[in-house]
Amino acid sequence: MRGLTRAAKRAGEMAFNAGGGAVNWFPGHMAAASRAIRDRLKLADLVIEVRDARIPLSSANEDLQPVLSAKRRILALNKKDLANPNIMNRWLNHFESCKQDCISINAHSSSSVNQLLGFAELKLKEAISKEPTLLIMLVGVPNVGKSALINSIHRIATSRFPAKDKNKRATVGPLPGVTQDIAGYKIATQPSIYVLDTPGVLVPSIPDMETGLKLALTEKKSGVKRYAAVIKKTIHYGGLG
Ligand SMILES: Nc1nc2c(ncn2[C@@H]2O[C@H](COP(=O)(O)OP(=O)(O)OP(=O)(O)O)[C@@H](O)[C@H]2O)c(=O)[nH]1
Repeated sequence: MRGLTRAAKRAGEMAFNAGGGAVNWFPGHMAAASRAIRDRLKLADLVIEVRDARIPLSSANEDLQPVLSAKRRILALNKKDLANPNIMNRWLNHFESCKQDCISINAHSSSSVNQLLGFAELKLKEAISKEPTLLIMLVGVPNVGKSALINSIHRIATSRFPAKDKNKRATVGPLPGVTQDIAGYKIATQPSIYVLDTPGVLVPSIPDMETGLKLALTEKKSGVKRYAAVIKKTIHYGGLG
């Protein structure tokens, strides 16, 4: 069994723990994607980590938390319209008590997204006064509403600024004069603030059956299918303990 687990790991396939417990589900392309996100995160002055307001812990990526929490970060608890308001307020209080900036949003509502952008601008402007250009990056595990949010941000940016401002060539990187093409949506001036147009898709952490089920149950259609393999392996190999 150990040989099989090793082989699966080598092949970058789904691996399992013969004695039950945590399932390692990390195909090779996800590891590459994770590296690419880490590189892009270095460019961001602020990260908006989108999570599902109904499952704010299960919809996090545990591996990247050290990197994310070291950055200027706002947790956006999305789909607040689907969450129990009492429980969600307890989560907001919890994150506030951990000194983590947090806001509940509905990615389909422009007033809600405007509120999030206002909060992000405030956080950036009070922290960084001299940079001419600041970048915001969205990240989150699948299905938390990153695309819905970026579409709303696109609409808001287009209503605030002309389309020609969309593509920004910003100075980034550790060395002065190192420039890179950054495509983003402009949301503010003086300093110019852009939201990178491609959100980072994080790999969900599924340390146990309960987390897998929560992720599957909060996904509209394909959730059970997407997480079924992991759940099946967990049951088959004794993950329920
Ligand atoms: N009710 C409600 N539904 C939302 C909200 N935000 C997103 N959704 C829905 O949630 C589903 C997933 O949203 P996406 O924007 O595709 O999520 P994503 O994070 O981009 O997902 P991936 O592309 O898999 O990474 C879609 O059906 C959206 O319409 C929200 O605030 N409220």
